[in-house]
Amino acid sequence: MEIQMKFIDLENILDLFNEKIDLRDKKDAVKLNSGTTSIHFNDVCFSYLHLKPILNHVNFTINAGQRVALVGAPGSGKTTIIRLLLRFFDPNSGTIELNGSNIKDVQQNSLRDIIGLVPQDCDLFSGDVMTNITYGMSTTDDKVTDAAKLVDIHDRILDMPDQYSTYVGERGQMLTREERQRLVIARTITKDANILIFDEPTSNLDNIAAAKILRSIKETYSDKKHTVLIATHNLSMAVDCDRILVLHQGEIVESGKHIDLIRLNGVYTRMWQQQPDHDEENICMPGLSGHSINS
Ligand SMILES: Nc1ncnc2c1ncn2[C@@H]1O[C@H](COP(=O)(O)OP(=O)(O)OP(=O)(O)O)[C@@H](O)[C@H]1O
Repeated sequence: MEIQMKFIDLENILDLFNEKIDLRDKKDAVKLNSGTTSIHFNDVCFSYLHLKPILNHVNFTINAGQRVALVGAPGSGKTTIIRLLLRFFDPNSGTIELNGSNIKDVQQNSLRDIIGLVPQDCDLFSGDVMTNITYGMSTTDDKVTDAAKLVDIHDRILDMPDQYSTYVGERGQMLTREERQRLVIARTITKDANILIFDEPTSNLDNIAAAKILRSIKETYSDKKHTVLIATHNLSMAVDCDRILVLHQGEIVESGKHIDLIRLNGVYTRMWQQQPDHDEENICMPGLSGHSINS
């Protein structure tokens, strides 16, 4: 059954991220084409309100279809990189390109159409479960239930008083943080965007639930058609990504696969050693070749 398209204006969506947009499209802004998409940060510097620098000459390329982790301590600038990518703010200098197009030259609606985001604070809006997953998208019941099953919330929804029509309360307050997070991940999976961004995707889940959801995300996006960026300080999510970017005080200081970064014995290794329950076997993975920041 086709679900009716519902209009939810952009301001509301941005309110959910506690952000306000004041950037306007250029008159001749072009529509960004959908399709597998590469991401390129070219010498990006940024500070909020021109106060202390937050990002310093950030350079990286994520090839179309790659699954990349952006790791760093709290406050290192991971969420800021995501905000710039969604063009909530413009860099002070440098450029951000998707498939070679500077995002300042593209229509912001088309930019946000090709990006699916799971933000850190998974607030819902006042409405029912179904509307919170479909979020204005034209989709099918099957796609919604498939996504709900992937994130292990389908059975819980069926136990709710009105199942998928259950009212979730103001900002989803009638559900637990964990349930809200699962619904937002289900929404992102349903959107099936070209670029998937997860900002601390499992912060409200216990370790077992987090590992299960992560496995589902990895299986869903192993097709190389989606470009996936996972921002996290939980390195267990980064271990088997195609590449890991290590952000330290606003700079990308290391880049490569887990085993290469462990061999570097630098910032990443120190982060790994500080992880409470990391899996030692991952350190002993067979040799993998080195990767430069732009590989
Ligand atoms: N809207 C804002 N205005 C001013 N400073 C901000 C704003 N948002 C973030 N910052 C500052 O920018 C720096 C980077 O924050 P950011 O949220 O990007 O880091 P992060 O690596 O995502 O951290 P966390 O994992 O805690 O979310 C921090 O010093 C933070 O205090």
